[in-house]
Amino acid sequence: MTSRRSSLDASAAHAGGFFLDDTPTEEVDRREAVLESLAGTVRDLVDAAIRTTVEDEEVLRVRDDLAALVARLRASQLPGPAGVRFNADRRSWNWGNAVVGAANGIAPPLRVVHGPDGCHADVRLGAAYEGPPGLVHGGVSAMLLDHIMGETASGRRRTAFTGTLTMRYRRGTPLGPLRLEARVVREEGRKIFVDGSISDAGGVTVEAEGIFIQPAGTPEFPRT
Ligand SMILES: CCCCCCCC/C=C\CCCCCCCC(=O)SCCNC(=O)CCNC(=O)[C@H](O)C(C)(C)COP(=O)(O)OP(=O)(O)OC[C@H]1O[C@@H](n2cnc3c(N)ncnc32)[C@H](O)[C@@H]1OP(=O)(O)O
Repeated sequence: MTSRRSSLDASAAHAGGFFLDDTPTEEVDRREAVLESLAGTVRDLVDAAIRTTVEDEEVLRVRDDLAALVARLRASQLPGPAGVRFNADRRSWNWGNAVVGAANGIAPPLRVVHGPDGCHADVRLGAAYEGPPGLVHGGVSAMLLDHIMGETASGRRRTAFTGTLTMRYRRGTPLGPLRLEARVVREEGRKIFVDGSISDAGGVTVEAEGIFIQPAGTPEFPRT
């Protein structure tokens, strides 16, 4: 375990904020599945903590048990955040990402599907994402749209940072099952114009327009 992680660090070559990493895809997949299963339980914990009605003494006992588990994970840690890595197969992994991070119990997580006409994702948001009662927090909606629109602009072949993101909240977005969609509308030089939306069973709840910028001098892979 320790040797695997230190090999990750030793092999990483910094490339414009992204790390080229020679970890084989098979090994990345295996580690990702392990971290993903931990994050799923962490997510369950967050929901349980919000909604628990057990007595105070039991809450405090659970807190102490959790502190012991945190110490076990802290026994060996990266020096900072997880970053974004990719290998020669163009397998990329960003396990700490706030929206899609496989190891991030705070991330819903969004599973973005890339298609010929853009990207979509189906997600179920629970109590941890509440703003107004029973509704998704507006900042969470913006965060999820920012990500899927950025990933659409990136197309898994170039870096694209959010320049401007405009949201129109048409009506409250209920917690529960939702669909996100995004597509590139046009490109002008390094600017990529992207539209996005969130829908529930009754139709669109949030619309967004974004301008994503490919930073000057960053590499671009051919389309696949
Ligand atoms: C190594 C390859 C790897 C490939 C593998 C990929 C794996 C993919 C993995 C994972 C997918 C990632 C998915 C991410 C999704 C989430 C996205 C986010 O949340 S990003 C964080 C929030 N955003 C920031 O923190 C940006 C902060 N701002 C900046 O860094 C700069 O301001 C930046 C890059 C946005 C622009 O800087 P400049 O120096 O390039 O800009 P100038 O050269 O002055 O302008 C170029 C053109 O863009 C316009 N422009 C510049 N800034 C703009 C803005 N803010 N809004 C609109 N237009 C802007 C300008 O007017 C100009 O247009 P004219 O050519 O004149 O027509």
